[in-house]
Amino acid sequence: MTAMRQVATRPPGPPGARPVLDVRDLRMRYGTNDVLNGVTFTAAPGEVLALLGPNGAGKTTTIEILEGFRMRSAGEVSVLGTDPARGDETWRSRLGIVLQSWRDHGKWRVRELLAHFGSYYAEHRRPWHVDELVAAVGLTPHAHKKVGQLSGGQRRRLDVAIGIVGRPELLFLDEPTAGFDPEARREFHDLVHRLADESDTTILLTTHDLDEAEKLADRILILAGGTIIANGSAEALSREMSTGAEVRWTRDGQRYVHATTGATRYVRELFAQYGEEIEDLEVRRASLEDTYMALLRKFEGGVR
Ligand SMILES: Nc1ncnc2c1ncn2[C@@H]1O[C@H](COP(=O)(O)OP(=O)(O)OP(=O)(O)O)[C@@H](O)[C@H]1O
Repeated sequence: MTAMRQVATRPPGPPGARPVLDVRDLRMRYGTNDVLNGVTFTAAPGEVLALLGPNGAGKTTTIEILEGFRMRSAGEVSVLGTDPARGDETWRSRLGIVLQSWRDHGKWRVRELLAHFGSYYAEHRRPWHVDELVAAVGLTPHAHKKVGQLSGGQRRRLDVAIGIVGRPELLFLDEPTAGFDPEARREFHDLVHRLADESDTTILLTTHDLDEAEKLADRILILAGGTIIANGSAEALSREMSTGAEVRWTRDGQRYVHATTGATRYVRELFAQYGEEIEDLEVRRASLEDTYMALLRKFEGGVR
């Protein structure tokens, strides 16, 4: 049997709550290249969304439009109730953004840099206490090091700290754990859960790590061919694609594998037929990676 895992299922905010993100028919064209051809989705307060898709699908473009860094070609976009093309400083102070661009501050010390960024928010928000923030991202032993002396993974933790220093209501994370070791990755996942559960932060992240998306996201969005081709929890998408499960067992010293969408019934029948001859039984549910590949194959089959 597969190990039990607590599935992230946060209710999508109180009924009637205004969505934090409301994107309708978003279009983006670079020159003659139509990258986004009508992207539509919403996010409720406290939801964690993972935006997935192949290289060049338009994930970063979408996020940059929502952050107000890039002007869209067409469509309606509301971020915390405001059109990002018209967002002011107060609106910006409610967003947290994790980019990979803080490497220019090599001479600053970690604690100093975070205290400095925190001071930007002091007027509009209640920023994190700098030592609590340093501890939350696991940088306490490095608080007095220069940014230029940090390892790649430690710098990425600093990027995350800078993104959340103003206690944002909405946090954008573009490939947040690229370069993290497994321990740093797990600590980061705990931090994301804490931000969503305790502070009701809405989070939109992009990642190519499907295991990470499955662990973190309440909802998966898959962007391909300029539109959202799938939108739902990992479980719902797996059900929709009938990616099902794999049953493995041994009988008479021989190993067997059977793919099925009705694993429970199949196992019952297996025991009814062979009883105690069955050994080493395992049921492996389809992973998000299996579902993702099936969805992309189906989409590519349809557009050819
Ligand atoms: N400033 C730009 N000018 C012209 N084309 C661009 C620009 N930025 C991105 N593109 C193109 O838009 C498409 C989408 O790029 P984008 O970076 O949004 O994709 P992505 O899904 O984030 O990709 P990846 O997974 O590789 O990071 C690509 O074909 C890219 O070449």
